[in-house]
Amino acid sequence: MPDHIDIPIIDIASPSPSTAKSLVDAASKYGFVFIRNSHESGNGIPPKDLAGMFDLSKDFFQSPEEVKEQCSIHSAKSGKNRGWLSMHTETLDPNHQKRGDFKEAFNFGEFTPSGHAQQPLCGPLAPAEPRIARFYDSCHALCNWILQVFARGLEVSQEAGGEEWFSSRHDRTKGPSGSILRFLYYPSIPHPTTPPDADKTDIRAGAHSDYGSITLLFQLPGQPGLEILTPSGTWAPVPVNPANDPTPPILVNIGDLLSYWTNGLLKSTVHRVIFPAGEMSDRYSIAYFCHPLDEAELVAVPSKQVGEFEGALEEGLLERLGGGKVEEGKRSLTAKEHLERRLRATYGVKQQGG
Ligand SMILES: O=C(O)CCC(=O)C(=O)O
Ligand SMILES: [Fe+2]
Repeated sequence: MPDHIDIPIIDIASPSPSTAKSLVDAASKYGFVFIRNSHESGNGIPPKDLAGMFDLSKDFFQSPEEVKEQCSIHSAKSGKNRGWLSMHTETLDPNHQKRGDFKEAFNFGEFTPSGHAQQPLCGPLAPAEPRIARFYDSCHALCNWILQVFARGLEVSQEAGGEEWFSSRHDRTKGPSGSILRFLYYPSIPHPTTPPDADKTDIRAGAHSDYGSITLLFQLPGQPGLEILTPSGTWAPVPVNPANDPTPPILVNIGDLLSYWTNGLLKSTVHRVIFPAGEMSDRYSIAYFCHPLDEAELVAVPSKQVGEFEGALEEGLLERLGGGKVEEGKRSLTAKEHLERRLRATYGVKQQGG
């Protein structure tokens, strides 16, 4: 029997101090939280834009392999961690998987300020470049808004930067970052290319935690499959639209970097994507992995709650989160160094999504 977990749904359109606190509480308890998509308030994603991205993603993944190959992640032109990943290319849980994840993905790195991709866009992606760039911008803006509410909830002092503490370190006008927009496609079992016993032998995305600060995940109704690891060590399904809202909420999860940055107070929870029993649908999802500026120094967030969080003393926690102890007299890790360490420590490979 799968476990059950109620991930809170929070409206942060105009957050009171208690809303900001409940965001921090959800992130400390589950590492996952739903945010209402308050696009009318300017802090959300217009449903029409999102639907357009899902249509584009379907068009792209249904394109012939020769077309997708033109912007492969393996091509030198794509650059590190960018481009199309064919079926089984990524293995998110190499210790427990016989072969790579049962999915395809496309990673978009940062766009230039004038809205150009810094990697080849092939097939239907090429003419959609301005739309993708706009969507990327709105995801990053939402990420910064969520991070402002986190800073409020953590009561970062005004002298230290107050609610701008995180967002000023994610300000894309100040430099590059490892942020990635990702389209994901998981074929269903009855799909012509899916072996009939794939649900027994394969996993759509192996167990992992994300690497950055926060991840925004967009899912489609009728296409479940995401599960999170509960504190008791069981797997709990994550619903797609828990309150049947006309516009589904956006799932937000904490990555290793933000967990490290808050001394483990905010949890980076392990999750995976399975073939849900009896479910015959393909799954498309879109993730935005938000990272701070490459040069942002990961000094502990100036918050009383972070400073007093005792869980930080847990053996090996900070190492697992990719940081390790910062030695006295040495400067802190930068976001770029954290990402590189995290990639090396866990997978020993150079490419992944989160
Ligand atoms: O598709 C999903 O629901 C999750 C994808 C994911 O966890 C990832 O790519 O890091
Ligand atoms: Fe993930």
